[in-house]
Amino acid sequence: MSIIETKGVYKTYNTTKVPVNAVNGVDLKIEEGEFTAIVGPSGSGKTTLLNMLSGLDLPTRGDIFIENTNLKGLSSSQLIDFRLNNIGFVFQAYNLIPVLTVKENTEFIMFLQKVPKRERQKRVKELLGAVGIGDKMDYKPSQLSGGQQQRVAVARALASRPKYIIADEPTANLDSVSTSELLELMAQMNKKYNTTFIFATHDQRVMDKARRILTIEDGKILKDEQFDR
Ligand SMILES: Nc1ncnc2c1ncn2[C@@H]1O[C@H](COP(=O)(O)OP(=O)(O)OP(=O)(O)O)[C@@H](O)[C@H]1O
Repeated sequence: MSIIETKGVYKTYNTTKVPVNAVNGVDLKIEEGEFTAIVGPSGSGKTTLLNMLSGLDLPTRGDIFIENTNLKGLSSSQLIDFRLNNIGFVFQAYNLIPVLTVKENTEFIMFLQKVPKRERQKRVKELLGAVGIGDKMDYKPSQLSGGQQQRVAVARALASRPKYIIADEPTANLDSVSTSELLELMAQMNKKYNTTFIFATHDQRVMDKARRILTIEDGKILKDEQFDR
């Protein structure tokens, strides 16, 4: 069974002037373990599609299934719980909590998931070690570089054991060394934990690592390419 399946998904924003058809009939299947980039020009609908795949926004028309769950069938509080337990997020702006340490940031989602303390500590240690931040667990985010903060964000996302991780332009604020390190890390984590990653990106280096590239234009998928790497 696919991890994500969209059926005839449309999203129209009803602005005060003309309605904007941001996503225009997307039928898509994402399988477990994919490392997939969604690419396309600015305004083509990448973020809108990702927001729907992650249940942050609902389609105007059509259905999104995460395994057996139709997101449309969930109440808003069920949707919050569903996201918490199934989906990891990595944002362009890292979004770590400034007053918490690296360790506490990594623990945070697991805390909301009510993962027992001992298990939280075990995962924090393992993942911060795996992303190369094991010696900076007590630092605050502001004491880390952008690339290091984004690695913490990846550890935080993985710690919650999500079915998939949604990353919207995760390398947009990183220099080229940090970008390649982060990509290498995400590719390793994808292989090690078989966690599915879905990126929206303009970054050629992300595309070069992706094993599937979906090209979107005017809210439609124009190309769906697979790569052996
Ligand atoms: N909340 C909103 N209200 C109205 N229109 C919106 C809203 N969000 C997005 N749009 C419009 O929907 C279209 C798709 O936007 P979206 O942000 O999904 O594109 P994108 O491919 O992610 O762009 P970028 O690469 O610049 O981030 C654009 O025309 C945008 O102006």
